[in-house]
Amino acid sequence: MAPLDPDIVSMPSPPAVIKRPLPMMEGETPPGPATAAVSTLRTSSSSVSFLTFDEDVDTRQDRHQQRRQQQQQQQQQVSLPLTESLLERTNSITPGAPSIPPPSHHYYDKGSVELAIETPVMMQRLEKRRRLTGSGANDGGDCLLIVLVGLPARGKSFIARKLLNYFSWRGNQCQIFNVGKYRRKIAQHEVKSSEAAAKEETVSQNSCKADFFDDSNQEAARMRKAAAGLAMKETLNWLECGNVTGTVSSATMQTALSFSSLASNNTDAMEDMDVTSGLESHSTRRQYHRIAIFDATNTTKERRQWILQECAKKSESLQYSKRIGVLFLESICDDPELLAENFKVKIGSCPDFKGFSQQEALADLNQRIQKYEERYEPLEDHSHESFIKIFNLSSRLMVNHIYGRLAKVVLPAIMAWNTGSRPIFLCRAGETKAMEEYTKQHGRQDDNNSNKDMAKFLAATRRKSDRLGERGRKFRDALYEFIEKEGLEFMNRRNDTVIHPTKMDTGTSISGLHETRDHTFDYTVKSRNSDNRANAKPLSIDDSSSSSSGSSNNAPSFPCLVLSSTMPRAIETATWKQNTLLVKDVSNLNPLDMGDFTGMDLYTIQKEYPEWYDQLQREPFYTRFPGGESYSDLIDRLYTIIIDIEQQLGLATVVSHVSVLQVLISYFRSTPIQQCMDIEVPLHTVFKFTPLRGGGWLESQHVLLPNDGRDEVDSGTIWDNVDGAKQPMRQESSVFLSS
Ligand SMILES: Nc1ncnc2c1ncn2[C@@H]1O[C@H](COP(=O)(O)OP(=O)(O)O)[C@@H](O)[C@H]1O
Ligand SMILES: O=P(O)(O)OC[C@H]1O[C@@](CO)(OP(=O)(O)O)[C@@H](O)[C@@H]1O
Repeated sequence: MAPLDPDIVSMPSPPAVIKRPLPMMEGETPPGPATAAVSTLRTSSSSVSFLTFDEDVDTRQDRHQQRRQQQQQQQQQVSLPLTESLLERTNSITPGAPSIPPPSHHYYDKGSVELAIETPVMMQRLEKRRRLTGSGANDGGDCLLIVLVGLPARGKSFIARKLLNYFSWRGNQCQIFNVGKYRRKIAQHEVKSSEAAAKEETVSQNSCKADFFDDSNQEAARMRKAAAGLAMKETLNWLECGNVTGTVSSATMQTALSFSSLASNNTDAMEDMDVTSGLESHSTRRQYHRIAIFDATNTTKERRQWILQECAKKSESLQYSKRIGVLFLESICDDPELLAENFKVKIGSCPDFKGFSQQEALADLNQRIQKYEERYEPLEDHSHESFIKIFNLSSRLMVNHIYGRLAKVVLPAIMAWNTGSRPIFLCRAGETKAMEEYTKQHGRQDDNNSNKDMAKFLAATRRKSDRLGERGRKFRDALYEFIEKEGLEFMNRRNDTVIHPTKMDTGTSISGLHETRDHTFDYTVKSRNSDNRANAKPLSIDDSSSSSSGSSNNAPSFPCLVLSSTMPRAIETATWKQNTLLVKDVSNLNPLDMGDFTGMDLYTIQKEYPEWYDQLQREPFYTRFPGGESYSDLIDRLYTIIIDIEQQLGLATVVSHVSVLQVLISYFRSTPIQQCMDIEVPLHTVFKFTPLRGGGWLESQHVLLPNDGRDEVDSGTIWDNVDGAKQPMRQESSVFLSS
């Protein structure tokens, strides 16, 4: 047995005597020859005050006493202004002052091995951090308000929609409140109630034109403020009790319009707000984080201050002093080419420009933006607020006071999203040999007994290692051909559109896209076959190693990240002899873990554990297999996969299993995650998701291997052939629009 590293089992004991030099303050003259170690010791301000010449090393007890004295001195100094405090410390370096502990020999390996201590300074800073955003431990019921900031056409609504989908998929309650919608509603209300309707240009039409956004237009300013007030009121109501008004009543509108300013006391005038259609919670056992997204320009300090005040007021009135955390999310874009494209998208999709010619719409939008620019005050970099600034499509990010779930969950997603057009493919592992044999032998009858036999067989084999059968291998080959065809089409589209390849450094790619001699992109890595797969590095377009190597076998070059589960059948499905793609095997993609029930079929579970089975029937999404997982647990291990897929600038392929794919498909379809068990995931079929400009995904399904008239054996879902269990929905059409 190797000897134990003494540093691991015990605290290092100091040598008997250490001769140490005194570290110097700036501008001091060295006292003697022994000054070599000065610079390293000087990095700690606390050590400076206690160093003495050639001091003897004290016992550990003494060291603790010195530490306490040191803490006391620090405590006294905390409240002093910075320069004063530093001066004090400098003056305290006197011979005979308490000594600091000896330096550790292992400082640069292990750092200090003293226990971390709580100083007042540290506590103050940590408290501020705790108050800003929950760190996960105590933020169970708290609400979050995400306030978008930015000039028009900076992608705010795009980001809002991505956030909505992401949070909803994670099981949060999330809702967007777009102030523009309230403005249009308020303007329509004015049309009905004023004589303006008779005029050639109605208030409604006027409210969409650039002049309406001019601060000197007082009537318009009043209406814009009313719209913001109304939207904020609804936002806070929703955060409090999950209720939104589907429609805004005439009386409410009138009250909102009677505002003359956004001053917080005016919101009291809106107490008559009708709150109808409630959003139902899907679980009685789960506490949701409620997240509201306030989508407006919010470009002035005054507006943002007002939002903070409104939230503080609401937080105070909430039961159990529930807190509304506020995160500002500013999108800054000053890239003229990018903006020109954004403007086109904006005028094509925003109802404000309906009926305008393209030229008129562009001119009007530009004018509107100018009006906003005149009063735009970007978020202050040195503020105490939580904010994330996104510059030019995430090419740069600035993050301020972002902790806890914001750092863990929100920030990675924001960094991953991009507006690229790359398709994503999801499919199950091919059919295994055992399954094939079973189907051959038993055929498939629709009686209950054979269903039970099948379920037993499936449960018993699900986790066993099994090679692909003949059909499984056919699917594997067809899958490669499919990806290759798609990859080449993708590259052709890219090469046709890209004029300045070197300028394509947007998105989340660090290395950007690489220019080659013939102005095409070459991401090819050397061909690897199944033999060296274990050593294969994951290939993603973000991987700079992928840029330099050329194709060794003239195989087509296109970027594609392939992720497969670590189940042998999945690995085999994503192992191609002509492979130019590197595949990453990740256990996050493994099937739902049935824990203690692994190897049991649901019939047996129902008989032996009826209570658990009833619970599963009642709450299929949240019921956890003992010692294993529930569907909702899958999200925790799949969100990193989503982020990995989202951040790709090239293609991505996922080979996995029914339960996991149901959860992933639910994300791309934007369907309620709690119903993901209803999604049918047939064998030998590729689900293709292509990004839409607004942030959604277009779905198409591609059956690569027809079923030869056989009924499908579904080897991955827990619902297989069980009486009374939910039956998967059958999709009639092969193309879905899931924006
Ligand atoms: N981070 C971003 N920076 C700049 N433009 C973006 C960003 N994200 C998305 N876009 C693009 O901005 C365009 C306008 O988006 P939209 O959400 O309507 O803007 P806004 O809500 O700010 O007026 C869309 O084409 C979208 O693709
Ligand atoms: O209240 P402010 O911050 O001005 O923002 C709301 C405004 O945002 C605007 C700015 O152009 O765009 P959008 O509706 O696209 O989000 C207007 O529709 C809307 O009135």
